[in-house]
Amino acid sequence: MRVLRPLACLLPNAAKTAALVILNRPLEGEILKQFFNISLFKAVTDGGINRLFTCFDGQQDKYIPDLITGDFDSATRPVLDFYQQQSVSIMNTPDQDETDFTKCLRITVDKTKHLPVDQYLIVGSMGGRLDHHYANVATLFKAITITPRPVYLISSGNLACLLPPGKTVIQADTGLEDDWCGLIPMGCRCDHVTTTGLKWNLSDQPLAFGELVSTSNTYSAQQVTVETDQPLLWTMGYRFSEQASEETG
Ligand SMILES: Cc1ncc(C[n+]2csc(CCOP(=O)(O)OP(=O)(O)O)c2C)c(N)n1
Ligand SMILES: O=c1ccn([C@@H]2O[C@H](COP(=O)(O)O)[C@@H](O)[C@H]2O)c(=O)[nH]1
Repeated sequence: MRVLRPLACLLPNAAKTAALVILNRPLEGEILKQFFNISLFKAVTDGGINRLFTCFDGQQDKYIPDLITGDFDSATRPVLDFYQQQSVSIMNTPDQDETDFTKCLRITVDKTKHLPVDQYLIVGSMGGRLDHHYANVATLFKAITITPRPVYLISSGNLACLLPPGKTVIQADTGLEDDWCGLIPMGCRCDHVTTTGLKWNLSDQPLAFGELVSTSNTYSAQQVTVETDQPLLWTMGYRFSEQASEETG
């Protein structure tokens, strides 16, 4: 049985046991500061480095990642030069059969294999291009074969992670949970799903597109359990005070 407390990473006293991957979407400054503080390793994919540079305008030297990867069709030369001067590793990943995110996640997992990392936080992962949104969710399916640690897509008030087959306990007790949550049968149908702790629970029921998809669900307890026969996407909303300072564009 797996136990997750997905929003613990947003608490002020969060342990420094995460690894961070920054993608090419507008970034939220306060959350990013929090994630820099609690991450033992920070990676950026391609145009994500332009976003990081802009997000911390005037104080870029305080937020230096460990690694920048990508096929480099988005990062600008002056921005790359700035981070190169700060001794950041820059790794070219030219393969055009996987996204920059998937390639970066593989490298990040490898670089953190001897570190006490217990979760991967992916920011800049939602909204924007729809093909990328689905590609990012598809990367979660690869991620369960790359690492046993949870990989959280977390952006703009949304968190998503893939629950592997079996039973998962989700602790929703941080006080940062928004009212809504959902179980989305992406990739394939789930024939047997059983939950507790939700307003609309399932009892050995199927979830599938064209049949039932559990959206606009909410909590009936601070602990949710989900048992599934196939990988199942968990989504939940969070409230974090800095949303007002969200960068636009
Ligand atoms: C069947 C198939 N469809 C599409 C592609 C193209 N493709 C898939 S991943 C990828 C790399 C995407 O790079 P990334 O930097 O993540 O995205 P970008 O913003 O450059 O589109 C490409 C070109 C492919 N290789 N195979
Ligand atoms: O709309 C978007 C754009 C990008 N991403 C993610 O960022 C990386 C890097 O993107 P580049 O455009 O190559 O800089 C990409 O692999 C996507 O995972 C996104 O999620 N949404």
